[in-house]
Amino acid sequence: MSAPIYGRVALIGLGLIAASMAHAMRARGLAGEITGHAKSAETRAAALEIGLCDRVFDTAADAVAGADLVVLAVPVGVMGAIAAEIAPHLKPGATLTDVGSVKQAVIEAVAPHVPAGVHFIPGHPLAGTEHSGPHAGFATLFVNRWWLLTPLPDTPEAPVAQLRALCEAMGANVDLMEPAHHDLVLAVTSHTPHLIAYTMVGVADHLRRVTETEIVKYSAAGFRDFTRIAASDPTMWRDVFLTNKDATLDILGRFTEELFVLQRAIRMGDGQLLFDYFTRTRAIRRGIIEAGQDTAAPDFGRGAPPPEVG
Ligand SMILES: NC(=O)c1ccc[n+]([C@@H]2O[C@H](COP(=O)([O-])OP(=O)(O)OC[C@H]3O[C@@H](n4cnc5c(N)ncnc54)[C@H](O)[C@@H]3O)[C@@H](O)[C@H]2O)c1
Ligand SMILES: O=C(O)C(=O)C[C@]1(C(=O)O)C=C[C@@H](O)C=C1
Repeated sequence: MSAPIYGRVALIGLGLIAASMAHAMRARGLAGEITGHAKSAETRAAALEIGLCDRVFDTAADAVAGADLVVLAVPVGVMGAIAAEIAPHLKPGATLTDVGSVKQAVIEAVAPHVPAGVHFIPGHPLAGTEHSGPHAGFATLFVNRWWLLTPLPDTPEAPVAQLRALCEAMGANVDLMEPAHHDLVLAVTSHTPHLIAYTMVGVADHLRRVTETEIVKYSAAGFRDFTRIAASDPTMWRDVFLTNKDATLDILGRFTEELFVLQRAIRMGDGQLLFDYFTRTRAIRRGIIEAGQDTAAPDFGRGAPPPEVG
């Protein structure tokens, strides 16, 4: 057990990410007390039953009162409204962070409501699964995964160091990044890949009407991986695409151009182009593994039990 890094932590939204934080903080004694709020009474009851929170509240305003750290763990599209609601109730000197998958839009929506004396430090753990809700969380979700913080220019160093310490104590590796750069990088590494998976499963769904059950019966590993990603939460991903619009459209444009290159090579029988292309992409994958960056923990989302926290 470590010494608590924050006295009271308030989790707003009690789904996959907040539940995983609660498990990780409890397993390592990182918070003196955890309070919480989610919009549905069922989720609030589940959070108490599983032991995510010591106390849950019907309103976000009540949940944040007296908290040293407030974590917004709700879909990106509702962060601004919640920030407006909790702002008058935040304790002076408290840190407010979020775990949203997009950073610029969250900063635009939240920062105007943050009172002077409260430190707003946006963040994003690069860890997740296709599951959602309070039962989906597990304590090791963040182990060996990146947690990006995108502090605003005038944020003092001490609260950033304290938040970094919490993320690291939950097992994550922390980096600081400019919000715009974050959104572009994530458009390449997470957002556009999700859109492609959603699209591929949509294509198969159309075909299924022709081939009946064959697509399910003979679905190969590649397609199954797409279906896992395409099972991700619709609200979360709707908000990601609506709020990281420019970067996603930019990467999607580049993707389409590449796709046309490959499409033409197939049509023209240009095997050399295909071979060279796939050789390059294989080298990228191998480079990632050699650099020790393949921390995808792929089985967590497929029913395998997550490992115990030490
Ligand atoms: N799932 C992932 O893989 C992943 C990874 C990293 C970051 N994120 C980000 O973390 C955030 C939460 O995602 P999650 O996967 O935990 O989602 P989730 O669907 O599991 O949980 C969301 C929670 O927010 C609550 N909520 C929704 N609207 C609300 C409102 N208006 N007021 C109060 N509570 C509300 C829901 O009841 C639920 O408890 C999102 O911003 C998402 O972009 C998700
Ligand atoms: O593994 C998964 O299911 C995920 O999609 C997790 C993932 C990702 O793209 O890596 C999804 C969204 C996040 O904001 C961070 C992590």
